Amino acid sequence: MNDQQFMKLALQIASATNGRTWPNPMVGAVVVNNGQIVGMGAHLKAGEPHAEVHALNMAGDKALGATIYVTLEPCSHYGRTPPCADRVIQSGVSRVVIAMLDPNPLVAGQGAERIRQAGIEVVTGVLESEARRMNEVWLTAITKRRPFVWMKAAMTLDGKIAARTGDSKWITSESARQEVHRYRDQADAILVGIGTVLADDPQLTTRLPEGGRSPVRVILDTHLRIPESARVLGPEAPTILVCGPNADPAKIRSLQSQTVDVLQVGLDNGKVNLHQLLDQLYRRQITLLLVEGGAEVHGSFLDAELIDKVTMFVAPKLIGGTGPSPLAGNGFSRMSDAVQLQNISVEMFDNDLAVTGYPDRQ
Ligand SMILES: Nc1c(/N=C/[C@@H](O)[C@H](O)[C@H](O)COP(=O)(O)O)[nH]c(=O)[nH]c1=O
Ligand SMILES: [Zn+2]
Repeated sequence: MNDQQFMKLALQIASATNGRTWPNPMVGAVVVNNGQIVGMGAHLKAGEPHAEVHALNMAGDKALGATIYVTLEPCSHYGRTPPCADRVIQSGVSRVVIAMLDPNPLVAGQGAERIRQAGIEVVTGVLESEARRMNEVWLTAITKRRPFVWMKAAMTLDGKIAARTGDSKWITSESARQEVHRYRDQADAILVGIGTVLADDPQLTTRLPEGGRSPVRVILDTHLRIPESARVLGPEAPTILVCGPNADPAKIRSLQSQTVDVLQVGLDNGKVNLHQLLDQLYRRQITLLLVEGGAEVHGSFLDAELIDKVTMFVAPKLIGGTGPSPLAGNGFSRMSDAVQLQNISVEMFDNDLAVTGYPDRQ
């Protein structure tokens, strides 16, 4: 196997921890001595040892003269664990292959430099774009200091998210809806507007055959119209109700509970200021925010240019009539101003399409 193949293995090990390392990145490491794998590891949970430490512990003295492949530059500062750059130097490896340097400007390249200074060969940029894509969430959070926003919607082939009566059960198939629960399992938080709560009374929990982890539920509800009976106020997951500064204090007190928090943020033209909201969610260590609707909420995230990734489910059925489309809000006046998506991928779940893309930001 060559450098790319060993790095591919390190990336695979890292991606198996998807959604479990937040607010830290996913990182994988493989130690190879004379073509033989002698150690491997991934960072499993924030606060626990980093991938390099697990892999080097497994290698033991077989690390002597070996090569270590790591998907992110070994850290050189004291976070919750000692610097991996020192651990790599002490291990006796003779070569370090890195996919991507640390994006944090304060430490970028310092780990690699410290290892080079110790007389160890360092190669960088092997499968760098794969490594960046794998940690797209963490990269956005680190560089933009806000959660990565993943918009998910589901519509009929004629572009509706509900019948003109508001009925929407169900647009997509069981297998497509199960895929959405896999997204929820990865997400730190899931956000919907009060319109969706009043229309569907959703649970917004993760319900996979193998269980899964339910994200924090964030409900945009400027005037706190949510009924006390709403299922999202249940104890199965934490819930944050986001309202404006003029919400009724008595209603705030009546809604607060062990699992329900009320967050007041500023308003923009009568609607929650999304930049302020994302800043507050980031302070709560939320790095992946799944926005599940409805149309007004999706439209306002588009208008605010805060969508980092889109997955649109399209069911091959026609509902007709004047039902709502997936995005409302102001939108753009000219088609040439439409947000162009890049890096498109298409998956099929039964007969449903899932189109994923990334807004192209110059
Ligand atoms: N109507 C549909 C969706 N609808 C999405 C939201 O409007 C629903 O309220 C939300 O998914 C319900 O969450 P739950 O109660 O936790 O199951 N989303 C989909 O992918 N396909 C659909 O056909
Ligand atoms: Zn480290």
